[in-house]
Amino acid sequence: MHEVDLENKIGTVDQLSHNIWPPSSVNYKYWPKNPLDYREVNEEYTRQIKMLSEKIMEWLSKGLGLQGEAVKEVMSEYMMLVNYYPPCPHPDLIQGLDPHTDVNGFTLVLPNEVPGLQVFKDDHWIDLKHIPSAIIVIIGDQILRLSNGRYKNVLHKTTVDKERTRMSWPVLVRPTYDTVVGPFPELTSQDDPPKFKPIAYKDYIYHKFSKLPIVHLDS
Ligand SMILES: O=C(O)CCC(=O)C(=O)O
Ligand SMILES: [Fe+2]
Repeated sequence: MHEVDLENKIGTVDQLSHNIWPPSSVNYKYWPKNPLDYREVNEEYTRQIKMLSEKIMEWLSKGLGLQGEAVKEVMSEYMMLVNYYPPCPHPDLIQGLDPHTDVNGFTLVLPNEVPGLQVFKDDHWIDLKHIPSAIIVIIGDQILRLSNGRYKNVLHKTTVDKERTRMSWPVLVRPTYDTVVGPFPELTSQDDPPKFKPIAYKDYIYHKFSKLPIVHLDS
């Protein structure tokens, strides 16, 4: 007999990912060949999403009292992710993505009409309502670290639907692997010391996914 641990649901999702910006990071080998207009539509989406991201980064920078380019100088790469959550007769046992915070800077999620994204706030999981054409902005680990904790990364997870296929197309805005990310020096002082140790983005990823401790200076 197969025993299922009801506390820990099993996650199920098919994922495809490829870089979309800058052009030097793009390798069309990883892009789907079907549908035929995938590349053209994706390139137009990239142009639009880049404009939106740059606006958001300007607002994030100014919200910290910094010049408008500050965040953009750190987050220069864009990756497209396609999440495919097949229908599942047992959404009580199976979920989509396990609870996580995004490792990158921030993520712009475009979901299809099937709801399923949940965020953790005030000790509760909250269902996000589907709003047609709305893009969901999720703050990830690197914006938390850059802002010295002023912008919070968001714990989130996804559920699956009994009958309908859920899909989402998040774009991950992120530093290059070699970029060292730590709090902006302008945001720290003797009264407000750095909460995070600067670390290359690739090393941060390695530590996070191998579950090694990441040094938080306040712990
Ligand atoms: O499917 C979603 O709505 C969110 C996906 C997500 O959190 C992720 O890909 O990191
Ligand atoms: Fe996520």
